[in-house]
Amino acid sequence: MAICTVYTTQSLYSTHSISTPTKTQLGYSPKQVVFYSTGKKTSKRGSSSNTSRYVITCAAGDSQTVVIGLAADSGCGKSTFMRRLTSVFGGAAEPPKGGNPDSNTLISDTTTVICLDDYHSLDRKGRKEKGVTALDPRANDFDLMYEQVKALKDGIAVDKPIYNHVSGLLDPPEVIKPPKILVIEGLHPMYDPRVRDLLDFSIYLDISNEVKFAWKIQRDMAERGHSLESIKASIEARKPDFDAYIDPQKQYADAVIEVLPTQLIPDDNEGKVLRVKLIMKEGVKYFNPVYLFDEGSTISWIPCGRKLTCSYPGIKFAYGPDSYFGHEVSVLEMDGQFDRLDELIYVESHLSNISTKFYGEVHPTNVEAF
Ligand SMILES: Nc1ncnc2c1ncn2[C@@H]1O[C@H](COP(=O)(O)OP(=O)(O)OP(=O)(O)O)[C@@H](O)[C@H]1O
Ligand SMILES: O=C(CO)[C@H](O)[C@H](O)COP(=O)(O)O
Repeated sequence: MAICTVYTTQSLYSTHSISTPTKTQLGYSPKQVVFYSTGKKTSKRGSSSNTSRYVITCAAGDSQTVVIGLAADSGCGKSTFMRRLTSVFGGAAEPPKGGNPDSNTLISDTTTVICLDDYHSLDRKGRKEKGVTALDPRANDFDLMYEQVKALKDGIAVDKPIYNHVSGLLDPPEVIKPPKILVIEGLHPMYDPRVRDLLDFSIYLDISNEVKFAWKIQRDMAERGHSLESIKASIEARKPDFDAYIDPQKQYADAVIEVLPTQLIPDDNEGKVLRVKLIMKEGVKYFNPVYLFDEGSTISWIPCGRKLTCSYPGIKFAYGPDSYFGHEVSVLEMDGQFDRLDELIYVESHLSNISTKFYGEVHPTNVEAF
């Protein structure tokens, strides 16, 4: 059964399942049959219009594009994590060639990464005039986000808007073709239930306030010339909306990566040594949580000793079952730092379900991005 969707030149109107196409078929990929048709139509909003041009597209029964959602606040490591994630899928994800130099999109031969900032409905000036932050749902177009992610999942290209972080303006759209893997990253991938239901897998980067602050200082002072006071003020100004609209999404995530200060260095204030907890929901289709030694056991392990000579403060692992927002989860925790690749390879040999393509793939830079 083909799933057909009626699109106006502007937006999605309704989706009909029809058994066989009734119009002349245009030459398109086998998974997608596109029909052009004109004629009287009644929009779902009740108004009718004359001979307006609309497109009926029918994608083969099962959607071909896998959609992954990655949620986090600004400055919480999405870009860093994305570079690692897209490299796992193969190829280097780069901005679209010949397009808008300020595009937020990344494309590799298997993966397209869409930044959800592109669905801001207000530009920087508009938000200031309305007195809302970018985290506020009133500053974002979730109807368009849903329509376009659904179209891409159904194998249909879209004209996606661009939010320009250099100018703070909404730039003209760029064409996005349906990829094998679509990653939608940003503030709100799991906020709208319609978009949430399109996700085949969802990740939330839960960065503690101490670490978020240390990272923002490291980047926004060193790389963007912001003052310490302005960084503090921007984090404080966003906190009510972060607590209201961004943080609650973590309850829906299939995997949550908590990044916390280390417990191995008393009163650490540098934020360079981290404690990372990977919280993995049980029972998610096609997702087998990673485990240490024995699946479902409860373990605390310090690998440093005779086999591994770790430098201070060393490293500590913990693994075991837990509950997270009422869901049964497995939690793998890693606190401390590696100095040498062979230390990590020794640890990797005791992890299972890590789906590595070769021995030693989980190496230090990936641990940081972990
Ligand atoms: N796993 C990590 N370990 C150490 N530092 C990290 C890690 N991930 C990110 N950082 C640092 O945090 C800062 C923000 O990272 P990044 O730019 O990836 O965040 P972002 O969420 O993409 O930011 P924005 O939303 O503002 O674009 C950078 O200085 C980066 O080096
Ligand atoms: O929270 C954010 C997501 O990255 C940004 O602050 C938001 O997109 C607004 O961007 P800018 O500050 O460049 O106007």
